[in-house]
Amino acid sequence: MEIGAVAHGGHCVARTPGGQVLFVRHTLPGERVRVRVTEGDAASSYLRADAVEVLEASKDRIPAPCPYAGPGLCGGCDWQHAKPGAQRRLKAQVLTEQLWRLAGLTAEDVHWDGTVEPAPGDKVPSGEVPAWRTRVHYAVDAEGRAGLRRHRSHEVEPIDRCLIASEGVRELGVEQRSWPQIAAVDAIAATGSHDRQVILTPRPGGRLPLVELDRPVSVLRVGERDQAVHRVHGRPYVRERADGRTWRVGNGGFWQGHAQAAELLVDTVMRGLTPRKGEMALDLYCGVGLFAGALADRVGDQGAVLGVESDKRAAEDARHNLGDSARVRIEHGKVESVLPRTGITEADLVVLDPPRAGAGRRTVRQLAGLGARRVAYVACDPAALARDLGYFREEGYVARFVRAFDLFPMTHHMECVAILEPGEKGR
Ligand SMILES: C[S@@+](CC[C@H](N)C(=O)[O-])C[C@H]1O[C@@H](n2cnc3c(N)ncnc32)[C@H](O)[C@@H]1O
Repeated sequence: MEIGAVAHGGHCVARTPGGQVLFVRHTLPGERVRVRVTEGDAASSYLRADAVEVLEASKDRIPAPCPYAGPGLCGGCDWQHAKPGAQRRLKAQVLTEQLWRLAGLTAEDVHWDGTVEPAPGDKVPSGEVPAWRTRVHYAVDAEGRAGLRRHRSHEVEPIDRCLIASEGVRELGVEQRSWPQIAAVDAIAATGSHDRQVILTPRPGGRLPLVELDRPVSVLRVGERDQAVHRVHGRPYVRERADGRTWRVGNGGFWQGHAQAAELLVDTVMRGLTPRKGEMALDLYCGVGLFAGALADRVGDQGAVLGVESDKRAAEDARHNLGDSARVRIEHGKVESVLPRTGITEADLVVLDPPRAGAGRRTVRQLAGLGARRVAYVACDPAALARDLGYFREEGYVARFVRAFDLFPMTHHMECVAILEPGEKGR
């Protein structure tokens, strides 16, 4: 197959002589490869395939640094075969396609310079892989070996070292231990503190093994019936450091996976919003309160911040992290139902950082109705971002700038920040 452009999701597009579209994994634009179809047949609207032999390689191709990368092996890092600079160029192409072609936006609606920026600490010598990931979800095979799931499979590929795992995660030594009766181990190493945690999910009916780790590590366990997380020993949370504060993150609740992400995103969002003393700001999908805290520090005593978070435990952590006062309030619930309930009709600034699915048309309409002078949209999915920027455009908001960051090196994922302002009324 002749391999064409990269698509959303990280696979490259090719066409059969009959015109059927194939999404081919582990390839690069311009290559000629032999493929094996993994999903679909002649009647399908598209096929999925793995590259099994590279006949003509792209100049951006490198031998995968990780021995577990490749068809049938670990499904985690799908871009190990591309040079780091090429990974960022491909991510930029995906975002470009989503913004311009699929969402139909123009350079007047969205100002983006077309580059995906690396995190400052990820500039490692050529041939090395940045150890960025502070949270790793290991699956455990029937023999008690920790590994990662194969691509689109429940099978486990046992590994002895994950190259992208941070130093702190490696110190936990999950890959070197045996985990009988355990189905999964989540390893967490907080940034800027010494907190380490493992969350154990036992197999149905399995007993929790005696866990002896050679440093103070909090151990939690997922309940078999209720799926709730119970403490086994140590603290039921880790403490992360970012933006001059310590953040309590309980029970494996959401925190950015890249060691530098929280700091980088807060800085980008605050520079984009330029909060002023006395302003009223919203932090929607606020997790444990990262952006709400940064906003509260900047709008000062005369200002007010409202955070909204649907996960009960994360909302409690946000209250703990920020203190519950008239000035900084955290509401537990879904953005779409909390906003009408609070009766808020105006805000100066809005931050939204939704999960992959994005915010959607209804929520975008609600937010645009608040008349904020600036909105910061933090997104981990370029397609959902582009779609929602299109909805904002309909409501009269244009993206003053979009920045994209490579906060998931060796994979096709990226993180974006868009700063929006009211423009002339929507088309
Ligand atoms: C990408 S995380 C962002 C968290 C936080 N801004 C941060 O940077 O740490 C998205 C958060 O939205 C929450 N969430 C998901 N759907 C929601 C909804 N409909 N309303 C409010 N929060 C929601 C999740 O529990 C999660 O904490």
